[in-house]
Amino acid sequence: MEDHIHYVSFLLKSVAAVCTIIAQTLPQTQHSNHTCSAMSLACSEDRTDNASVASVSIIGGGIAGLACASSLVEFGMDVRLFATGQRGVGGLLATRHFFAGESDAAIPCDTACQLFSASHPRFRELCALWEERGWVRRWPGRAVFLRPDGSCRDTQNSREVFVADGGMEYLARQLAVGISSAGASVRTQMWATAAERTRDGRWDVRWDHWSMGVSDYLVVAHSGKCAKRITSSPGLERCHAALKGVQLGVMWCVCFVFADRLGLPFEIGIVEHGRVLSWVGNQTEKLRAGSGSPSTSECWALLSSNEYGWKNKVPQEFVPAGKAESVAADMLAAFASLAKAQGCELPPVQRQYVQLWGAGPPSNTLQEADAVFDPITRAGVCADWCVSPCVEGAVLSGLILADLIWAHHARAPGAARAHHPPGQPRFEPSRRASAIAAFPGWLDPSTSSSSTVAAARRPVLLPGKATIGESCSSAGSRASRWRRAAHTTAPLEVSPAQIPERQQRRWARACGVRNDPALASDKTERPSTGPCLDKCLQMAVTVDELQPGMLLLRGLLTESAQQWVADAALEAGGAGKGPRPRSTGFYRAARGGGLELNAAQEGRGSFVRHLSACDPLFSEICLRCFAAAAAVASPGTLPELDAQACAFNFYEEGSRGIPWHRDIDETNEGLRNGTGRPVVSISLGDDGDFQYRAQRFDDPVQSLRLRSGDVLVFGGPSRGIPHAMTRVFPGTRAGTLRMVPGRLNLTFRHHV
Ligand SMILES: O=C(O)CCC(=O)C(=O)O
Ligand SMILES: [Fe+2]
Repeated sequence: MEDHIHYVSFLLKSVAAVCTIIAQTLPQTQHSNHTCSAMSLACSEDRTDNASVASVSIIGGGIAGLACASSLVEFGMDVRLFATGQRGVGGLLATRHFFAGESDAAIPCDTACQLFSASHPRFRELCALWEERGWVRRWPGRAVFLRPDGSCRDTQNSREVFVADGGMEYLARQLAVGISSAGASVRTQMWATAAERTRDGRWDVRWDHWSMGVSDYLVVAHSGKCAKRITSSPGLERCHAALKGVQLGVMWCVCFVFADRLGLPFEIGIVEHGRVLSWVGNQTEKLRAGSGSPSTSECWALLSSNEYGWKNKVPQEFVPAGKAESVAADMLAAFASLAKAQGCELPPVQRQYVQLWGAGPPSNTLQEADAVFDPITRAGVCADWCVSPCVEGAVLSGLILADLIWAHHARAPGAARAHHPPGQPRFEPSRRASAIAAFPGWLDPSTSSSSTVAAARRPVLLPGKATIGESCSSAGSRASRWRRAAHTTAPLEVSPAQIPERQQRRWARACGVRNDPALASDKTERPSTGPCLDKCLQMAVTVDELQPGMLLLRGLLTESAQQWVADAALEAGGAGKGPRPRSTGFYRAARGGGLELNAAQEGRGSFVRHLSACDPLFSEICLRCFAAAAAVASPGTLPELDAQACAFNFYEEGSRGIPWHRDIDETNEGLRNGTGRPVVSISLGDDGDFQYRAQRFDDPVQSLRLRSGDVLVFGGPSRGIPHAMTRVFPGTRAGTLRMVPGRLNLTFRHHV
């Protein structure tokens, strides 16, 4: 047995081996005390008494990672999931929203996975649960194979087929919410760059120079280039070898909103032997059931064939000018001829959107295992390509890896023995023509029903499975234990006090405050005018890198600094101490006499002032805030600061905020090429809801509650984020801040 322990393992696809592990895992509690917590992805016994809580880091927030995380949470493990995608969780469960035509309702469109089927009992049980919760619904639509000669033939689908209401991404988001509300930490837009083994054999997940936390187990639920890089560290050889063998497809998706209904007699068309297209899907029909809104336009998603994807491969981060247009034209032409064969002329296009999936659906499948797990180094991989290129395959792989980790952690006697000598991982081309498939057995007409997920695989079923919906006596207490554990780890900490002076001066020069004596002697206290500069910022804060170039530093300003900034800003804007406002800054003369806020209809006053006309402490505080953000920003994402002016906004109680806009001004060029100089925004007083979109006005809305002392920095690729202040919450500031009712915001930027 000792010999075997030295072997890195693949779990053989053998029911016997797997069941041995699981059966031996829980000898004492097997038939008693069933539990089933909120997620219920895998109901389990209450096993936490058997073993201490172990931690698992999961890199990848696609459906495989989410399934694995959910199951591990069920097992009582302390889970941290790092989603690497630009747009948060979901991976190929991706949905975009568009505005087109007259309608002001957003049109959802699935840009990769269109729907999924369920055949394996374990997955079907899960789908039933998701359905009960309203996360997915059965899809009654018609899917056909489209032949090159223009004929079409119905798919023989005897399986359950699902879509997520509002788009596939919804399912992923609901899973993520469920996982985090069960106490796990789910962090989005975390670009893990490496995983290193610590001296005590644990896993330190790194994002360049930061540690994002150390854990007992590591799961790579992510494919593509970065996954290969992450697994090139010692201890991950097995994972790396498997990842090297997988062939990921390249897929373009083009979404078209047509001005009128097409009247095609199907909702999903699977294009047989398509040179350009592989799938076409009517999003309006597919996603609208339940909403009932009559609409004349129709949105279709067209997915390219893998062959076309490879021929037209370009870097996903940088699609050359004109490429998206030429791909859209090719795909539209291919669709037009398919439609024509059905007797349909395409109506005019109102809107189009192009997306490239550089690490798209896999075209081969690992033969030896449903998941990769190395019990020696406690690391594993789960992915659709381990089982079957579809949602079901991804979920099963995630669940199986969770089973293996749990079995290992619980020291199942058979766990170490169940592994086999290493060899080169074997892959075979997926028998299903396209991974987006989600319809195992549908795509390749020659595939017999015996090659469905259910028949081909022997996934692990936990013994003594509880009935879904059964109450869980101890889930509450376990959840709070994990929550505490998750909160004690603050992976992105920055200590502003330690930022080198040299760097601070460089920024100071960029802002033109070089000659300010206060900065030259920045250790000196300024008792008459302001706080000690060294005490302006908290010693250490947690930073959220919301997306590249956009960082939120919660509560960065100390109370004394908040008080000074609030007093000085209100004073500068004419709302300072005194019997009544002065007609500068926030106020203007009202028509009927007296003064009013200068954006009175919004309950807001605003003005911009050059920094040379402001108290120098403003620039110094701004510089330090920026320095704190720059110290932790991903390399190359945050250009240097060159703020020369400050925009002051004062929102009175009941203010309607500030409408959607971009801070365009001087940086048009930077906005276009993603190198815009950063904006530093400081919030004071009452809480406010800051809404933003990742890049464009049709990206989904994200929301942040900004509180007094918070600092938001956005530059580089995030310089052009559309944003708005949608609501101010009266009376929510900390009692220690003495300020007129309302909210203040200071936005430092180049100049306006
Ligand atoms: O008040 C805020 O947080 C945002 C202000 C803003 O967007 C602006 O002044 O451009
Ligand atoms: Fe703004």
